[in-house]
Amino acid sequence: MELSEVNRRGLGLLGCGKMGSALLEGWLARGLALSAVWVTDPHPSDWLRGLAAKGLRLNEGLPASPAIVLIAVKPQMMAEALPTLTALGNGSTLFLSVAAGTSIAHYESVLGAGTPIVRAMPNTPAAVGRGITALIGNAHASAEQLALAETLLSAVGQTVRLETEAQIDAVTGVSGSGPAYVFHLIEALAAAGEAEGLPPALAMQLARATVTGAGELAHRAPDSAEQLRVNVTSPGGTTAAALKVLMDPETGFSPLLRRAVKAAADRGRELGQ
Ligand SMILES: NC(=O)C1=CN([C@@H]2O[C@H](COP(=O)(O)OP(=O)(O)OC[C@H]3O[C@@H](n4cnc5c(N)ncnc54)[C@H](O)[C@@H]3O)[C@@H](O)[C@H]2O)C=CC1
Ligand SMILES: O=C(O)[C@@H]1CCC=N1
Repeated sequence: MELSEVNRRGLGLLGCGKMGSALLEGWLARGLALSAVWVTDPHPSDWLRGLAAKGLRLNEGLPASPAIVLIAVKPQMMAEALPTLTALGNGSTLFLSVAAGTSIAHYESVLGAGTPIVRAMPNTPAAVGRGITALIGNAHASAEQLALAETLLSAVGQTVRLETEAQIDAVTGVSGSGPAYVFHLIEALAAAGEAEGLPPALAMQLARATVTGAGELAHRAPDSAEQLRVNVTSPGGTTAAALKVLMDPETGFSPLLRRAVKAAADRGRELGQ
């Protein structure tokens, strides 16, 4: 199933906030026709209203048998939003969910046991084509439908297929929520620079450029993260002094991130209850 079939049968979008918009933007750039997109969202952004003026259907329901429906509402809205899609269950429409927590079994119980479903976990760097999305399908998602989901998601970055649905909570803790940890790293690094006497704007400029520059280097260089770290670290120098603090086995980055990722994964499991 190719994009042409999506353009012919239509694509539904339930919830078009930060994640839904990032994905839709990537798909439109890859050739998804505006006239093939049907969005349901009670609080559409100005961007979405602008697209509606150019042919996207906004809050007009869904076509009779769309090729795919993206579910991108918050897990807390799911109970209210999902039943509106039941008429399309047990058919040839593929449901692609990016919601944290909501399980395939839950979708099957609401939409019908024979419904093709792909559960995915993207992240917001998708907005600049640099996301990574992990995905897994249920027994009713055909190889073609999985390939379609993968094609769509690869429009906004890398994709990886999971072996079990249980892995998705750990994925959420690492890459789904992960961008927030990196943005917080920028905030914390800037605050530390201020504490060492730098003006706030300069500290923020240095922190932001350092994190994005290091990220780009990690993206482009063939070296491992460990080697890239070693390349910065002169023996007995300044970096070694900082890393002694950050690599402390009790109080350093590793135990802290271990706890943070576990908290995110646990919350994902909790949302799925
Ligand atoms: N923001 C992120 O970094 C990521 C979010 N996700 C998942 O994506 C989903 C959406 O998250 P965001 O885009 O961040 O949230 P958001 O709050 O930006 O977007 C949710 C959208 O759903 C709409 N909505 C609320 N009730 C609705 C209803 N009954 N029917 C249709 N639309 C309704 C809201 O108006 C809003 O535009 C969540 O399930 C989240 O777990 C997954 C990966 C990353
Ligand atoms: O915070 C959340 O629940 C969502 C899922 C991953 C990123 N944002």
